[in-house]
Amino acid sequence: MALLEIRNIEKDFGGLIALNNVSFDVHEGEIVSVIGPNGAGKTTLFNCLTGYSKPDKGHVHFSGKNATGLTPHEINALGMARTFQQIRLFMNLTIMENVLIGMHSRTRTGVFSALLRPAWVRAEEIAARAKVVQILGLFQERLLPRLEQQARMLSYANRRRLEIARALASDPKLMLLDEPAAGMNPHETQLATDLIRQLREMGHTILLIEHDMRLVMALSDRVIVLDHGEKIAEGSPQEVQQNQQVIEAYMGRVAKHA
Ligand SMILES: Nc1ncnc2c1ncn2[C@@H]1O[C@H](COP(=O)(O)OP(=O)(O)OP(=O)(O)O)[C@@H](O)[C@H]1O
Repeated sequence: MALLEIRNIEKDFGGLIALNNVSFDVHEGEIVSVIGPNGAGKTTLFNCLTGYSKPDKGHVHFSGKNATGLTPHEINALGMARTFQQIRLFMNLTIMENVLIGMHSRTRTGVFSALLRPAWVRAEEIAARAKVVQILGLFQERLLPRLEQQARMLSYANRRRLEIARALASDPKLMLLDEPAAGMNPHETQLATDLIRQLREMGHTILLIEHDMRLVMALSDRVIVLDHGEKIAEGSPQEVQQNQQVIEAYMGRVAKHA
């Protein structure tokens, strides 16, 4: 059985069909990319999978359970964690606090007690803080020396890294990364590519949305292509790259904007 099964998902925004009968699977250990021109429905799909939007029709099964229409918190507790295209960090909290918040679905400590730190949460907090340090170790010296800095002090690329660190804190079975290389230069994109490969080696399954084709081609086991809310292709990076419908979807969009 696949880790994630998406069946016939539909989402309509007042007559605009953002997703139309989309189905595919993600298997444990895979890196699957969702690509498509602007407005194709990629983020709407992520929102439907993670509880930020409810599909009008269709089903999502995750880890053997029906995950359709659950809240973001319930879905996170099942083992799915995501990052956002528009970065959503607590800018006035420190790096440590941002990652601790990502961990709260896995600890007995609530968000407020994690921040207020009464005596009874200390033992759990010491373990949690050690785990934050371990997670941030994945990013070499980019985040670890800045543990007590506010997130707003970070560079754009480091904010994206911190979002991934926060998602990792809940020990997810599946990570959904929404444009992990957006706004990054080629060197930073290469680092992001290496990091995602490392996450897979650590046992995480990854579903990502990305416009940067170097990253998609370098990492993906399978690529799903959306256009106008419909899945128009699915296959290996090479298969998708040569698919005539995919080429036309991208070229058509370029021609319209030319
Ligand atoms: N909350 C909403 N209300 C109305 N329309 C929406 C809403 N969210 C998305 N849409 C529309 O649904 C369609 C799909 O949008 P979506 O953001 O999912 O595309 P995308 O593939 O992620 O695009 P991009 O690559 O530009 O991020 C677009 O036409 C968009 O304008």
